[in-house]
Amino acid sequence: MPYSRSSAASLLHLFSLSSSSLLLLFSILHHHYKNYHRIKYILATMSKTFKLSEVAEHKKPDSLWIVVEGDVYDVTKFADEHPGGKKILQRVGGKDATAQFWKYHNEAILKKYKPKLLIGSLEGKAAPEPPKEEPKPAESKVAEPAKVEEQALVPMKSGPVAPAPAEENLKEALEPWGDMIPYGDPAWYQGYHSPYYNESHAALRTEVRAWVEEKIEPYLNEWEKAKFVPVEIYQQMGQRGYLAGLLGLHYPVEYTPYRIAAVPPEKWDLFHEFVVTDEISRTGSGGFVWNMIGGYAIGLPPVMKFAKKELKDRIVPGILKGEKRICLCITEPDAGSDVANLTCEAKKTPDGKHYIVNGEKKWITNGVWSDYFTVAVRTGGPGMGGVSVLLIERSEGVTTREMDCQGVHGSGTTYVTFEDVKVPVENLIGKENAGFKVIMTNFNHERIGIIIQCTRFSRVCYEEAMKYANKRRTFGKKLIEHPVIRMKLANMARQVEATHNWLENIIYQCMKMGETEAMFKLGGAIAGLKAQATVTFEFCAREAVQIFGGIGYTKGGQGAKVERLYRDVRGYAIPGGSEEIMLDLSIRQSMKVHQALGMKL
Ligand code: HEM
Repeated sequence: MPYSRSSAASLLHLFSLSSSSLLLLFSILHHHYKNYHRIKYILATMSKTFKLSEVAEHKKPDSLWIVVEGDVYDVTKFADEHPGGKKILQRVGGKDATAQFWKYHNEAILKKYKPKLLIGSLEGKAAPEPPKEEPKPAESKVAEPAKVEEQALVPMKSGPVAPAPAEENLKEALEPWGDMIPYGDPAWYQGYHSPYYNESHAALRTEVRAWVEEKIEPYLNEWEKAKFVPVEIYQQMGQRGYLAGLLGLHYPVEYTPYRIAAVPPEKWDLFHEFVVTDEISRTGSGGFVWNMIGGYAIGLPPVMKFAKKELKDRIVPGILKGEKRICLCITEPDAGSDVANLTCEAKKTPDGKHYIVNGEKKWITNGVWSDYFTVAVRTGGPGMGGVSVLLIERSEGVTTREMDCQGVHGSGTTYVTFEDVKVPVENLIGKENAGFKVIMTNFNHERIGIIIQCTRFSRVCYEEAMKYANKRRTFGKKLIEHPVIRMKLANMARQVEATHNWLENIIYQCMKMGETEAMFKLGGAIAGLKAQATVTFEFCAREAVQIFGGIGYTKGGQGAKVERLYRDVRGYAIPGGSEEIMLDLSIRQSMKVHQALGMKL
């Protein structure tokens, strides 16, 4: 274990602590003995305080300390690797550099480097909270997947997913929470009344945000560059119970021992699902979000709803744990939104026991590391009546190749080929030649996921731009003091809020209607909302980059999120139904629905 001068100093300082503090400290140390930086951090924050005059003695390159927000950092070694240069650090050596720090960095930098560089705090600074323990995944004893009943996954209307909003929630707004930047979070975070949310949603929001801010945000720029996300993060999605909650169904206790710490399964509803997707999207990375749920949240629901019990019992527990991965394969090199014309074929063997699958699928999110592929295939004649859905397991004849895309880096966009792949007939999802219904049922859930992500991404662009506009000065004024900048922010905020409010309405309708009713009645509105969300996203990404200027054009640093999101825009406006198809469908489908409702033109 590395042992530095500063940790030795911290240890010596222990002798001035009371015995109860020591006991507490040692119990923490015992618990975390493997985590050197965490221990160093705890020692520093609990034990060491300095006078500003002491800090002032460390202003030379061989011993360089600075103060940020009342905390003291030893940057002696770090100065050589500081991306902004060592001289700039030396100029503020021995001083309070809080103002300079915030000028060039954001919160994530401090979070990332704090455990490595912090050596204590200034005298008089309120004792900082020790880093939060990660909430432990709540494991229950009820994991008996084999006992599951075929009917266990009920449509939303009759299942426990649609509790009516509790009376008391309508009376009192929830406590304001978050950074309180106007429109920087959904209105219900900021003290607005809402009929949709209660304390369980608030607790979930707090839980997910703490995880994202500690374990994900500080590392995103590195992951983005390497186009990867560590597999442990995906596994945590399983262990923390989030994967199981993202299926548009009731929480499937029968298939997973994991529970979400903040919300008991029987209380789970679609607004909880909204909160999880929304909070992980606050990372401002389509690549990250799709790495987590881009294959899973669209590949698994058809299996849950339409596959045979034996197949589900065999594959679902591993997927919900985050150990196995699944993706959805619909799009082909020649058939995108035009699903009815897909050509990947599945021919039954003469003994009727297998299908032999041949064909190609393109732009398949997560395909490159998937174990299972939910695949639309042609089993019958032309058109939508000849389409079936098969669960294909990675086996001989399945090849995956990662594609190089403009954005959503790290999401594993894949070209998949199936060459004489033998698939047991038991892996048919739904009925033969009735796959179109399976695919269509899935679309609403998929699109709502995209809309949630886009809306938060738009909000992130706005929030980042708002923060930057309040610190960057040009022509003797802060950016926010220039009317042209306020105009940009106002135009972003109004579109984000309009989209978010429509989205909440649609999610509420999904909760109240059964799946079939929702598919028929809401398909048009969801298509229109998807277009609304992606157009808003494109607008906000553009305006945010303009506000950031050069910093939004270069990767990393303060503009990292908006620069990245700008490249992710097309990854949202094209797949899951392009803007053009969505807008057209929104009117055609609504006309059909309203004809049935007795529309008088
Ligand atoms: C705890 C102390 C500090 C740490 C851990 C730190 C870390 C970093 C990191 C990681 C970057 C890369 C850009 C990014 O990803 O945001 C950076 C850039 C930079 N830092 Fe620091 N820094 C510290 C203190 C300071 C201070 C006190 C100043 C100014 C006096 C400063 C000035 C800069 C500048 C000018 C850049 C380049 C910004 C750009 O590319 O636009 N840093 N710093």
